[in-house]
Amino acid sequence: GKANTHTGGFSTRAIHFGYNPADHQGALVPPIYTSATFAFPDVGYGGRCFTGEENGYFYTRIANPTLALLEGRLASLEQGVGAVVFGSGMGAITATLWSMLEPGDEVLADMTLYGCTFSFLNHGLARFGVSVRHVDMTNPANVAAALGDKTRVVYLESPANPNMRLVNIAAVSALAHASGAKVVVDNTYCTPYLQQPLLLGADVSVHSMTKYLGGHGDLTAGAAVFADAELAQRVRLYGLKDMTGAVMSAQDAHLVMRGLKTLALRMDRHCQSAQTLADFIAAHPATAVVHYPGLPSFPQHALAKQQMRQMGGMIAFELQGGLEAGMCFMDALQLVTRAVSLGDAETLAQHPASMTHSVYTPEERAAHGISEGLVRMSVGLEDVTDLLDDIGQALDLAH
Ligand SMILES: CSC/C=C(/NCc1c(COP(=O)(O)O)cnc(C)c1O)C(=O)O
Repeated sequence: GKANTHTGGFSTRAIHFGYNPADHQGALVPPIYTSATFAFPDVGYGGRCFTGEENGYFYTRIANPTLALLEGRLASLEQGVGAVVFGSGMGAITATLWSMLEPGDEVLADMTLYGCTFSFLNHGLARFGVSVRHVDMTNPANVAAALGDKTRVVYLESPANPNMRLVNIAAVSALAHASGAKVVVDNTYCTPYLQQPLLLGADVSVHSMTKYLGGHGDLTAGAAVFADAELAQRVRLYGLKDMTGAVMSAQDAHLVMRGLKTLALRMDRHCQSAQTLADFIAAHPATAVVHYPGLPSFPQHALAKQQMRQMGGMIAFELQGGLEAGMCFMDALQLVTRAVSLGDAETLAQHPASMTHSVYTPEERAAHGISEGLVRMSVGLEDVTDLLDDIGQALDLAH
């Protein structure tokens, strides 16, 4: 029989977990089940699927065989007990938080978050009686001081989009649990290859799979991976089924599973090139500061080495000439693509203040550590010498 592909290494499980060709006419690549609905052998069985007495498939918005295989692989890679996939990262985040919060609850959020997540918390949930407090979680003492009896969820990204700040996930999780709160970590920037939040104490690890997990910029999708099976089921049957309907397509699940097969290879290359580019940009006279966990100058470099297996593919930096120089730099790029999103094969550069984080007011950006001149770069898989040439000529022009 097939080797037990539930106990192999990261890439073995990313490629093989939960699937045996012998069960599918020998098909090496798992079939894509596009069916929205599933036939019942008899009415009684159908009714028992709806009550959960039978775990057969009955409607793709609740569960689907292709989605279930991807969910099993993600749970294995993140070392969780279960996962739910969605049509976008915001679908994963909103379905999870809608399922965990009631009016009167409080969310304790880190100081810097992706723009739409910030907006969902402050302009979305807040309209439904959930209070949101932001604290600078780079110092766990701030979290201890802010936790209260209404704090239901502690929410963070590490590294944070876009300024790369880290949070000590183990320390914050211990404080949150001592106070009766649950911890949700957005692990999009790292992927489970670099960081496994559930092993550090978090209760949920959420992802935009649009990014590194799909890895080719050709889909939008999301995932939530859980340490607790009951919470996973609640997010599926309430957050996904009733509150958001943010269901993922089987075709996109197939593409994400194809991406997972090379995730380790791609992250190794993203990280290697990002370190080379961060070193180069930091040494250039046009540069004021580079935020990259792999630089010894990075304030949380020690925590990065402790918490992340490698330093990631994302860089943020500011030029001596501020916003004007940043715009000049980005407009001078010829190989690097001016575009939002991240984790693609193509290297991408964008301006958070006017793009991904434009939903923050200028005052909010200042308060939340997002400077107007910040440039964010997602380092891709091109030959690094070509990237150095392009970035070098653009920095020279911006100087
Ligand atoms: C319109 S800006 C483009 C999207 C960007 N980010 C997305 C994102 C999401 C949300 O994931 P989707 O719903 O799959 O986009 C969740 N969590 C994190 C850390 C993210 O970076 C971006 O370019 O920073």
